Amino acid sequence: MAQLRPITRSSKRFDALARSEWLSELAWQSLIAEAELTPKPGLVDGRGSGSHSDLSLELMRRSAEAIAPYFTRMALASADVPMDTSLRAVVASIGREAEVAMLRATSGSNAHKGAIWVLGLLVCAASLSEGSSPEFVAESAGYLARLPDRARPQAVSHGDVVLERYGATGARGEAYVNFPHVVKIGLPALKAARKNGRTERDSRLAALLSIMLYLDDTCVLYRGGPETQKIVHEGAARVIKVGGPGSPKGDAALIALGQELVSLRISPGGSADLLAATLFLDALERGLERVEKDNSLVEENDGEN
Ligand SMILES: CC(C)(COP(=O)(O)OP(=O)(O)OC[C@H]1O[C@@H](n2cnc3c(N)ncnc32)[C@H](O)[C@@H]1O)[C@@H](O)C(=O)NCCC(=O)NCCS
Ligand SMILES: Nc1ncnc2c1ncn2[C@@H]1O[C@H](COP(=O)(O)OP(=O)(O)OP(=O)(O)O)[C@@H](O)[C@H]1O
Repeated sequence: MAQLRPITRSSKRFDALARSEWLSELAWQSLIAEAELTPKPGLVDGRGSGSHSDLSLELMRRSAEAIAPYFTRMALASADVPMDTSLRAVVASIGREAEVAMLRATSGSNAHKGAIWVLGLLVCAASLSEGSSPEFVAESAGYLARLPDRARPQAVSHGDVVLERYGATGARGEAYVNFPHVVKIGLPALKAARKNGRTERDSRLAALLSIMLYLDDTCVLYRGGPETQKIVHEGAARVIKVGGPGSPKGDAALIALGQELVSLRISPGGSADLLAATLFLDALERGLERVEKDNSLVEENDGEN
């Protein structure tokens, strides 16, 4: 009978476990960093619920905590196996379990459905390879996403409705073409803002606005259609044009955009997910032990006290 090998520090299995836990930790911290980032237009942040009546920062935190163990499982399932339809089925099944855990933690609110999909795929891709270049990881994640999902439920999702009505391909489409809004838009904007001496918080807000400027977001389209999507694109363009977050005019335009989106009940949830993915790939590329804090909440509390 084959002997079971214990998991020791020197074994390959230990490496996979340690790496999986690290990847899961980074994914979880990216979700927390995204949720806490303030001020985000229309989204849940340190100030409150934005355009959402069923979400809060506390619920976002609970949701992130509930789904983190599923990222570890996805990473472990992906270590040292071929990227094929069997892996796709295993990962899809863990992803659906994570959605159930999210709904349980939030009493039924969709806090992170898109994020589970995007970060789940990226975590698997990062686990499969030692390489940490964002392009490489995003390409591998795209390959995994394009493999057929045989257990896909028949239920019609918001994404299906928006595809039918407006032809927007949503979260699936973004993954199928290797996450261009993360790799070609979010990450370069994040890095450029840092290079220009912006604070970490303002650099992350700059990345979010750059994504909002270009993304066709099924959260926005489902609630308000193309006219509403135009308001988001033009609003993001305005903030960037007058100097971006961290400049006096950019900050004023950002607050005004937030007020407009909240009054219309618009929330760019897809852009928020892709910002979390941007933070994840950034931390991975830099080999960070953890995603840095950006002081959003400290500053918000200072303002209130
Ligand atoms: C693909 C998913 C998101 C399908 O959901 P749905 O049809 O509702 O997609 P939809 O486009 O509406 O997006 C869902 C969420 O994604 C985010 N989102 C919206 N637009 C975009 C966009 N353009 N790009 C990226 N994310 C977006 C939003 O947060 C939105 O709420 C997913 O739930 C799914 O199929 N999961 C199966 C499990 C699986 O295969 N997992 C594998 C890896 S975890
Ligand atoms: N900070 C955030 N605030 C709000 N939504 C976020 C945030 N971060 C990520 N999201 C994403 O936004 C999505 C939630 O959006 P939304 O509430 O529009 O979806 P829904 O509940 O399915 O639709 P609706 O509320 O229109 O019925 C989640 O899938 C989540 O991943």
